[in-house]
Formats: sequence, structure tokens, C-alpha cells
Amino acid sequence: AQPSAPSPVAAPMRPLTWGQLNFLQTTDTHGWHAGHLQEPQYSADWGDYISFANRMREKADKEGRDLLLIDTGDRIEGNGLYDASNPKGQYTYDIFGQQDIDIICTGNHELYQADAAAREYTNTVPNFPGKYIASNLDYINPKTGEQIPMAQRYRKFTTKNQGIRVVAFGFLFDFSGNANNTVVQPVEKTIQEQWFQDAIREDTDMFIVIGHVTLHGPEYKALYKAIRGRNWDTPIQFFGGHSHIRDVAKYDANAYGLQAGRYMETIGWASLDGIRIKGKQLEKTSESASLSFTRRYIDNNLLGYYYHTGLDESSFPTEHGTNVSASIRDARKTLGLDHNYGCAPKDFWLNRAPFPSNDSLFTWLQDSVLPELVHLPERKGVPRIALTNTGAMRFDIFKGAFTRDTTYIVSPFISKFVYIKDVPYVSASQLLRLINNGGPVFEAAGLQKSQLTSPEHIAIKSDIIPEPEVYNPGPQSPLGGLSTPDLVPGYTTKDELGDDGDDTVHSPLTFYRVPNCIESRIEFPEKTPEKVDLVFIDFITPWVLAALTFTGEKYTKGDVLPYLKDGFTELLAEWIKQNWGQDC
Ligand SMILES: O=c1ccn([C@@H]2O[C@H](COP(=O)(O)O)[C@@H](O)[C@H]2O)c(=O)[nH]1
Repeated sequence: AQPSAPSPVAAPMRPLTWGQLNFLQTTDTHGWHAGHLQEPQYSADWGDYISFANRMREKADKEGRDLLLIDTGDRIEGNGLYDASNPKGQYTYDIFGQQDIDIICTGNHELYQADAAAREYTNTVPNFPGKYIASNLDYINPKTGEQIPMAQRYRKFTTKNQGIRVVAFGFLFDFSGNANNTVVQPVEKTIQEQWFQDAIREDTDMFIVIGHVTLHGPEYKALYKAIRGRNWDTPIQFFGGHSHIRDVAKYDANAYGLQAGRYMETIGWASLDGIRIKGKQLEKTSESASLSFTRRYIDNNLLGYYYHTGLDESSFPTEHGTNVSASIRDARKTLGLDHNYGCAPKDFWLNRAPFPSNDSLFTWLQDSVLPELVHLPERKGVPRIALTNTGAMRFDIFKGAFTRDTTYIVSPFISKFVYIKDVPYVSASQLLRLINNGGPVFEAAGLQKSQLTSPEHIAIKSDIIPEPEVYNPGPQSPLGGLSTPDLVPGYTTKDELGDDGDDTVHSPLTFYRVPNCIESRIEFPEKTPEKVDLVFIDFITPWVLAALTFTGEKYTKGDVLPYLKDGFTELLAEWIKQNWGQDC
């Protein structure tokens, strides 16, 4: 762990079940490879995860089992370790590349910016030779303009200890917000391609489909149907991502899916038993059984890693893992990520508090931050409506130091304010309601409202306000000898297989859904103005233009002008410096 990481707190634990074939999954790590430095339960770093994977591989080898590591994309954007360098990711590609991942694919975040997509092609793909799969993604060679596969379309291999024959794919959901140096082919179209049709006819013991794809979305439904249609009982193991939740799916008795949350909070664990390996007799125990699947969502901290490996502070770390932790420490130091801009007087929550409320980060943004930031000297005195999508904000602010790192954690995107001058107030005043309600006006333009909020909203369709629960430890083995523990707040996942998936027993957290966008009205006169400047984050331009058209206005991209030179991230840091003191 990083030197400033808080020590994890002991909690009641549920053990891992090992099978023939076992998996560790990461997804949506978004640059959090230093771990969480303000939350003890997620405080292990990428170096610790390297040690953990290594120790688990040793165990698998000793017992003749197999262990595969999976990563399903969105490795970048969301943390100073990636975002604070110039060019971005100067340190993270090497750090991430130290993990020995068996099957890896791309997320949408690797593709928003052309430079990030280029680095994916030149750095990450070669860091994982033969392991990186791009089943529905092409890259456009900047020198020749030629459209080429980002990486190989699928992978055939046999596992190390049991020789299980695997055919593996790596997909991205039907994403359309990519820069123009990549091409994402819709999954349904890819299924029709000859190479895919040939691949699903391969003689194999199992299929593994990894993807930056939600487990219950249309893309995996189509892939499941295509593979199962040709292979009536071959095991299929899916790994998902994108919606940032801990999740599982049972497609049928021989097909399951796992998704390992977000931000290095969770390491996903899946185990399979009952795979029939061609030419080998099955063990007596699983001879007649169909596939058996278990899952765990491992909280990413050292106490949990010790518990699951049966090791301790001195026997757990590997030299490789320790060296990677040291590289992360050095990179953070070089980037000045601990530099304190000011001290947050209290916690501000994205989803743990309702909007609007005193504890909501969006209320703070709307009432305190935007009115001060959205100010262009040459348009002084012009009343303005400032809009941002809520998905532009990625993480809570905790009471205490708001560092250079925190600015990227909260606002990682190159979000620039743009504006349309002198928009009739009658139209401008309707935009927030229109964008928040969504509906046909946006659908007709190919815009989905789920693209405006944080990805958690894809899966969480109503507020979660837990009842106070009575703790029942059941058969779990307590860690640290606690008998009636004060549970640490955290994930209390309820998935398709039940409520016992989390490796750590937590007290539950609330989740309040928030609107797609928020607005601030700035320098408004007492009397309703005739015209206003409409200022917004550039990311939401298509929604603003579609909504304006609906109100009867005829604005095009050409009417959208730059408003402030600095991006929101820099402006936010400046606001913190001006408004919050140094007394934490
Ligand atoms: O420039 C950007 C890019 C993205 N967003 C928001 O992020 C989500 C997507 O997040 P994932 O982690 O890929 O799932 C998108 O829906 C936007 O809300 C943004 O605001 N600005």
C-alpha cells in the first residue's frame, strides 16, 4: 500500500471457494492504481494486487488448479496518477502493464480522446502481447489512414495446469462517443462476421467472453444467444464492466457472468467446477454435475489479501509487487498529487445524499461553485444559465485535504465551458427540464440520457435507502477476532445469486439517484431577462442543441463558442484555493 494509505479495519469475512478454473477480475479501475488513500477498506494498491495474484497463482499451481486474470477496460481517466501528467498516463501504462493479465480488452474511456486511443494502441496492446483482444474494435493508423484491428479478434489457448481449452473474446458495448481514430462495430454486426462464426465453431472446452459491457445489456444477450445457439452445453463465462457495480448473471446452468465494480474498490473472484476437459476423466466429485459457479467481491485491502492467501504482513508481499508499489509512490511524488489546495469543511456526496441537500456535491456545485466560476469579463453583467451533466463529477469529496489528486478524482475530464450568446430566455429556461426528462427529442438524435449521469445509474434504477439491519455472521469466519463488530460502511451487494457475494460484511450505504444535469442562474436581474447567455460543458453540446431545436430555436454547432480557456478541473482547483483554508 502507499505510505499515506490508511490501515484497513478488521471486519467479518467470507472465504473464497476454489474450483477447477478460477478468475480474478478488475474493471473500471480509472487510474486508481494507488488505491484509495482516504478509505481504509479499499487502500491496497496495484503492487499489492500483483502480490495477491502471484500468491493465488502459487496456490493454484500447488493444487493443480488454474487461475486466470481478467481486465475489462476503463483503466484510465479518474485519478491524478493518470490524469495529472502531460501527456496523460505517463506513469500508469508501465505500472498497469506489470500485472500478468491473461485476457484484457478496451473500455469506452480509452477511446474518448484520440491521444488516449493512440496510447492504447502503442502502449497497452504491446504490454499484453497475445492477451489483448479487440473483437469489435478497429484503430485507424495515423500514418496510412488504414483501418486495422486494435488487437487480435479472439484468443485460443489452453490453461497451464489442466490444459482446459479456451476460446476467448473481448468486446466493447455499442459505444458511439469515440474519437475519430477508432471504429467500434456494433456487437450484433460483429456476430455476423465470418471470423466470429468460425470461432464459435471451434472445438473447445469452454468460451470466455470478456467485455466492457454490462452483464444484463443487449450486447451480452446477443452474444450468449449466438454462442449457445452453436454449443448447447459448453460452459460460457462472461466478465462485464461499465456500470461500476458489483454484479453477477446466470444465463443458464452452464453460463454465468461476473462484474467487479469500479475504481480498484473491488477485485472480482469467480470459480468454476465441472468443466469437461476433452480426453480427461472428470474427478469423481463433479462427474455428473453440470457446471458449478461461485463468486466473491473482494474488498481491495491488505487485511483481505492476507485472509484469502492465509499469509501475513511478512509472508504476503512479493518483490515484484513491492517494487510496483514503490513506482506508484515515486510517480505520485513527481506529480505532486498530495499537494493540498484547501481543506474540505465536510463531506460532499455524489449519491449518498439526496439532491438537493446540504450534503450533496451537486448542491454545492450549483449554489457555491458554478456562480463564481462561470464568469467571462467581456460578457460581464449578462445574465447566464450554466449547465453541467452530473456524470462529469466522478467521486465524493471527503472532509479534509482536497489535493491535486482530488481534483482529478472529482473531475477527470477535459470539460471546457462553451456558450451560445443571447439565447431567448423562454427557450433557455426550458432546457434543464427537457434534458432531465429525456424522451423522443433526444432518442431521434441518437442520444441516450444514460450518457449524462454516472454509469451507476444504468443499473441502479431507484434510490437505495437501507433499513437498519441486525448483523448475523452465520458461518463466516471473523477476522481479527471480532465477535460483535462495528461494521464498516461499504458494499452490501444483492445480486442474482443472493446477498452473500461480498467478501467483507459491511453496514449498508444509501444511494440517491441524481438528475442528468444541474443548472445555476447567474447575475439574474429581478425582472425576467429577455435573453441570456447559455453556458455549458462541451460534452453536453449535442443534448443542448437537440433541446433548443425542440423549443423552436435554430442553433447549430457553429453557434457554440468557447467560454473559458481553462477546463473545469483547473477552475475547480482554483475555486478550492480561493475558498477553503489550509487548516485541515
Ligand atoms: O468527457 C466526458 C466523458 C464522460 N463523461 C461521463 O462519464 C460517463 C461514462 O462513464 P464510464 O465510466 O465510461 O461508464 C458518461 O455517461 C458521462 O456521464 C463526461 O461527463 N464527460
